[in-house]
Amino acid sequence: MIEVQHLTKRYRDRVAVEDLTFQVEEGEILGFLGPNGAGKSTTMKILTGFLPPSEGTARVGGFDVFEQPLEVKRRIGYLPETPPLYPEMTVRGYLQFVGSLKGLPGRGLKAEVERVAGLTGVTHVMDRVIQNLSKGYKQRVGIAQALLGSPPVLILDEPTEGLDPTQRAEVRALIKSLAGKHTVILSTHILPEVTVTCEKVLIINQGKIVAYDEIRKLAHLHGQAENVSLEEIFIKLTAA
Ligand SMILES: Nc1ncnc2c1ncn2[C@@H]1O[C@H](COP(=O)(O)OP(=O)(O)OP(=O)(O)O)[C@@H](O)[C@H]1O
Repeated sequence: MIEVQHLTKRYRDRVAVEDLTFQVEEGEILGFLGPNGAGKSTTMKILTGFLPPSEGTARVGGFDVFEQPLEVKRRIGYLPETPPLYPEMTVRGYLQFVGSLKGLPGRGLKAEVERVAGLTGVTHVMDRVIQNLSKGYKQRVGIAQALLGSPPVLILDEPTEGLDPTQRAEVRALIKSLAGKHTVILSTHILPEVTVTCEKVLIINQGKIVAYDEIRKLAHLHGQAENVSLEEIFIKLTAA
């Protein structure tokens, strides 16, 4: 569903990501990890058509992200690092607005807004103005807009950032429930979250892939039998 080949992105003379090659199969949730500044957001911005690559290609559902950006955007729900919210709108107004931008038909739009609100637990704040919501609720609204229209691919940049432990567990369960129906790239710094949500991880460090495998195989490779500590593996691989 997502195919990345030899992807490189330079910002002037700074190489943000270098020669990334990976793929995400349909229905898979890929954990996308790396220390601050490793190049995760850059990669996600390229996959969602917000940034052009310097070299290499990326395809989503068979469409090139650079050459056929509209086809790609139609298939992707994206939660950027900072959710794209309009603070002066109500939650309902905002979700209806985003739904209409996504081209959801008027008849189904209301029901679709209610559906994603239910999934993300924002039904009871639908008439509140976004700027008055807590950080966690703003984050939920950000996730809700990504789910509108049930796109086959979801790209989530730190979706549980700012949530309290209960909300985090709820969002984690929600993401897990999307497996099979959606192909997901999940970037997060909360490693136990990845262990329970994803089968496979991609770890990048200084723009380069340092691990790309199933978690249990990585654990085996690093001499862990039970109680996988992704944290230990992450620290080891990103120490350089
Ligand atoms: N617009 C830009 N212009 C110049 N350099 C940039 C730009 N955006 C990102 N970078 C640099 O590219 C590198 C990768 O940044 P990126 O934001 O992709 O990392 P990240 O893995 O998402 O980090 P974090 O976990 O902190 O969000 C960093 O060195 C960053 O400073």
